[in-house]
Amino acid sequence: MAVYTEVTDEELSAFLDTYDIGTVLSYKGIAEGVENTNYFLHTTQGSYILTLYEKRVREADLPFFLGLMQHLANKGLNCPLPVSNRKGEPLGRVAGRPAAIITFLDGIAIRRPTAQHCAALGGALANLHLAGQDFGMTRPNALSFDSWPPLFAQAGAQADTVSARLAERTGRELEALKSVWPSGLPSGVIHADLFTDNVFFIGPKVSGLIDFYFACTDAFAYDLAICLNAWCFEADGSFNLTKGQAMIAGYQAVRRLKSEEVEALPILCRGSAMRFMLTRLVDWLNVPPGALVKPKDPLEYDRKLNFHRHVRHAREYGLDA
Ligand SMILES: Nc1ncnc2c1ncn2[C@@H]1O[C@H](COP(=O)(O)OP(=O)(O)OP(=O)(O)O)[C@@H](O)[C@H]1O
Ligand SMILES: N[C@@H](CCO)C(=O)O
Repeated sequence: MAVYTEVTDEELSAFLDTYDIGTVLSYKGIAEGVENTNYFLHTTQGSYILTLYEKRVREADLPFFLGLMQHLANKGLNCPLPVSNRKGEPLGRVAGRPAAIITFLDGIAIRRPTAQHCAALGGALANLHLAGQDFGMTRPNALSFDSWPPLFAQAGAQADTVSARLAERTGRELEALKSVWPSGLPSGVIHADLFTDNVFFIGPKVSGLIDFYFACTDAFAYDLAICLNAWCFEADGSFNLTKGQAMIAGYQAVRRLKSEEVEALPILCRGSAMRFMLTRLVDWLNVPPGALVKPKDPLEYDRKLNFHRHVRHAREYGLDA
């Protein structure tokens, strides 16, 4: 359970006094998530999420994330809307941490997506890319290629305590990616963490996208690669071509991939698998004492990386030739 920071009743009610959203009826820590502290908040005026931003979120980036959610919601995308306090500001502080209140979205996060869910997700991702095009702010991807060697160094020799020869495998892979990592691909706002827990469905339709705290300016196709990794592998580690096909077709029905994006897809999938393997590895080795959080398995992404290493063409992910 991701509650790194406990909020007392007194702290919460003092914080809510700065908002015009009624009085609290109930609040509780939310079990899901690994990055930030989240509370579900039910007041006399409705349901909200109170988020306290933790270690990986830089305070200076919060205006980008909150401004982006505002922009996308105004464009009709179903994402949370940050609530402004009485001073008209979306950001405050509680229990010593930067904090915001955002609107609650209905829907269910699907743990085992079908091809139909993957198709809907592909469409929603492309809609997000298009809706972000006229957002005025930019933010470099802090977890792109340049951040991987330092993350790897943070894990260091301890990597091998997680799996035999993981350090050697990862070092070799980083070296290989260095010479082939693409640049100059069509870019704009990407979500960068659109895993199944960050997408809500009502029936077969996407009802909401949440958790924009890795959003940044980067290649659109990298975002698609992240989703292929997160949605299209089965529990036994195999890639489900039908799901990949559905996701890519869903995406292309809204935004067509350019030939250079198609060509780069296998490398982008490898790179995004590396990114999640490394952040998971560092988290696995550094669980903060007392935190209510279950770290995610880095080896799941080590295995995905191994799959991508052998892919030569986007057809192998389901792109129709
Ligand atoms: N706007 C929202 N509406 C409804 N539920 C929400 C909303 N925002 C967050 N949640 C709930 O809180 C949980 C954790 O939120 P979120 O994914 O933002 O946390 P996180 O710690 O940043 O997670 P992650 O590990 O995915 O980065 C979600 O899985 C969801 O159940
Ligand atoms: N979605 C990430 C965790 C949050 O960044 C993962 O599964 O590793």
